Amino acid sequence: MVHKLILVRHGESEWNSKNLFTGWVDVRLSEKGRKEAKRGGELLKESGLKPDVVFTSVLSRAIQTADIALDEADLLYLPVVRSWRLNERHYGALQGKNKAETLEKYGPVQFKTWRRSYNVPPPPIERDSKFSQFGDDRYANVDPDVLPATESLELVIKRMLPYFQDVIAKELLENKTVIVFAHGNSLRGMVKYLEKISDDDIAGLNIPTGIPLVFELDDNLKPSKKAYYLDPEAAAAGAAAVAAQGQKK
Ligand SMILES: O=C(O)[C@@H](CO)OP(=O)(O)O
Repeated sequence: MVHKLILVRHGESEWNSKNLFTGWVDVRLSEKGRKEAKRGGELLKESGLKPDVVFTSVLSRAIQTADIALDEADLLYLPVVRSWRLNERHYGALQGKNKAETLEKYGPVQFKTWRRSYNVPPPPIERDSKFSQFGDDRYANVDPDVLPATESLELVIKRMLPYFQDVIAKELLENKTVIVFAHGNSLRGMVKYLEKISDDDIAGLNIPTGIPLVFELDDNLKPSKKAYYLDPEAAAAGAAAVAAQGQKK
């Protein structure tokens, strides 16, 4: 039996376009991001894939992307489940900071360490920072002890993976095709797990915005073939643009 899992990173957000570290700050899609989400929906429709259930994070940019893409694909009727465990990586004190200025101020080694090392989190955000999510109602039902003030990719995987294994995997094993709308780093964590990418090599993986990535998994939820993007050329260009983000003004 082949179990299908489709991963979609949200379209460009207003802060992606301003080149700011975003993390848990709840910014909306840019105009370009809305177009990317629509294109993602078109690709989904053309592919003939038929998702049965939708997962999103609790951040608006992923929810908006799901709504626009599913509308385009005539799939608005699907059941949707949302979890903070699919959120973007919490970027700690870097949230709200410009990526190019951060690169200039701290140099390429520190910048890359914060952005793409496996286990080095940025400094934690202050509770009273205007970019902190402390007190945000959407997390009211989450144990405050598990809510992060910063995260490395390793910590993202620690909070995302139990959800994948307990909730998403269950749907896949019931032979449902699952589509997940989430974020650059929460999806990097999922791909790392599924493809068994090493802690070092994951630094080189960047996920483009809005282009569905399809996994075909066996009964042990191991990939039975290489995962593929529904528009490989656009995906390669998009991933290169994410990798270069520090350089852009
Ligand atoms: O700012 C962020 O939250 C993420 C995703 O946009 O950025 P990066 O690719 O630098 O990890």
